[in-house]
Amino acid sequence: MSLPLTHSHAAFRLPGALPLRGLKVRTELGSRIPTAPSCNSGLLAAQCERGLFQEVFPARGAQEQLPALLAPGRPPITAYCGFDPTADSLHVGHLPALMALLHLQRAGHHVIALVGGATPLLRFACGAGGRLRMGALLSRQGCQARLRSAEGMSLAEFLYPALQAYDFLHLRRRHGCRLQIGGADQMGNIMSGYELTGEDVFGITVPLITSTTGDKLGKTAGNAVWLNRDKTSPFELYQFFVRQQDSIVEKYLKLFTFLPLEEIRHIMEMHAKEPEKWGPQKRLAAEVTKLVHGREGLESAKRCTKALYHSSVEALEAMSDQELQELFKQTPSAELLLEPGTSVLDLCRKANAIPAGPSGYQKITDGGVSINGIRETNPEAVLVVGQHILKNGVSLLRIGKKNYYIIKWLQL
Ligand SMILES: Nc1ncnc2c1ncn2[C@@H]1O[C@H](COP(=O)(O)OP(=O)(O)OP(=O)(O)O)[C@@H](O)[C@H]1O
Ligand SMILES: N[C@@H](Cc1ccc(O)cc1)C(=O)O
Repeated sequence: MSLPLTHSHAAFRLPGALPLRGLKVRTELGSRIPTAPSCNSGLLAAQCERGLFQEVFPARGAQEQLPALLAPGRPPITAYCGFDPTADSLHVGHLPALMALLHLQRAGHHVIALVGGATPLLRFACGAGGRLRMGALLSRQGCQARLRSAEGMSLAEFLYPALQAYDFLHLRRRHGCRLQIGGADQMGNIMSGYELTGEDVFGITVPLITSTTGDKLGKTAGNAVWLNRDKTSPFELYQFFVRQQDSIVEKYLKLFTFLPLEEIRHIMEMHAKEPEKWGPQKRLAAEVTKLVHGREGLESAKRCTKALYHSSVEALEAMSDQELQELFKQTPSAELLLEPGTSVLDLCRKANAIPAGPSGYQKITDGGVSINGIRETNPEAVLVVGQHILKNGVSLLRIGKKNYYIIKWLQL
């Protein structure tokens, strides 16, 4: 077995006409094949058009074999994607790879989502491997060019592609797996798997999702938006997608939803006419939240949005304790004891929502304070259960246009 340390990463944007626009093929260990794939229909072409499949390896796979294997009516193939269990949740950056698996599954193929065991062990348990410098170990044996780089290479780093390649080999032998999916940064590891496994396997990469500052979205950059409800609530996930810029929303609709391209085109046309409605963003947020958290998760996200941003008393009153806790995470909140005679002013002060002294008092008389969506201009007014305090023991306090505070009343 030979696993070269480096691979040629020359990639081509093919001149192929629609629907293969945007597909790149990885050349087989450096040889360039600047011809268009011959397929123009089927799963491969459809996902290229959506922008989900970015690159295919080896080039020959993109041209003939893979389109044929994935053509409708052919026997199912098995595909896999690996995820390192270096966090207790998947995140939004994993969605393109998961969508690729789901598209394959919907087309009748078998898919495997592999939670890497050996690869993270290598990263975390093999501390010595992380510290031993390859320069010291291999200085007399060649590989100097690679090793002369400023940082050198750790043993763990060196071994990682070999373990991932072995996963592919194992899945090929055990489960007949012929296709590995991964983010664009995985092409090198996929190529190693190809070398180890032999000639009848393929790799497809999906685009990397980045933050507005261009960092890869994920654990390493510390900017992950999680798919586990305990870490990122359905409401937060929904809000993440609702806030996406116009420039990216069409791409995300194609990547993160199953909506037909024609429908996406229509949504974008409507958006051009009525941009103030944020139609594509809302649809994107709804589709992704439903996919990740189910219909109930979407309902929860909408309820929280209505309660917080549209001051909906009904939505606030209908919220479960879990939803309230999820909202509390984002919004300043206070748990207060309701004493007889508690006034609007007391409430605002105890919640630290208004400045101390006369200016805080004046904020209320000026009409800058509302409780559960109703403006309160009398600072001395005594709080009334059922009006200022909802059935579920909650008050939503708004100061100015958009500063919200959630009050949970104790011992009601
Ligand atoms: N932001 C992203 N965009 C697209 N694919 C991604 C992104 N983050 C991870 N992936 C892909 O998901 C798969 C599993 O990634 P994995 O969880 O093992 O972590 P990773 O790539 O090291 O990222 P990180 O640890 O920074 O979150 C890989 O194929 C990887 O390329
Ligand atoms: N190398 C992948 C995760 C992975 C692990 C094992 C595999 O077999 C495949 C993929 C990553 O870092 O994102």
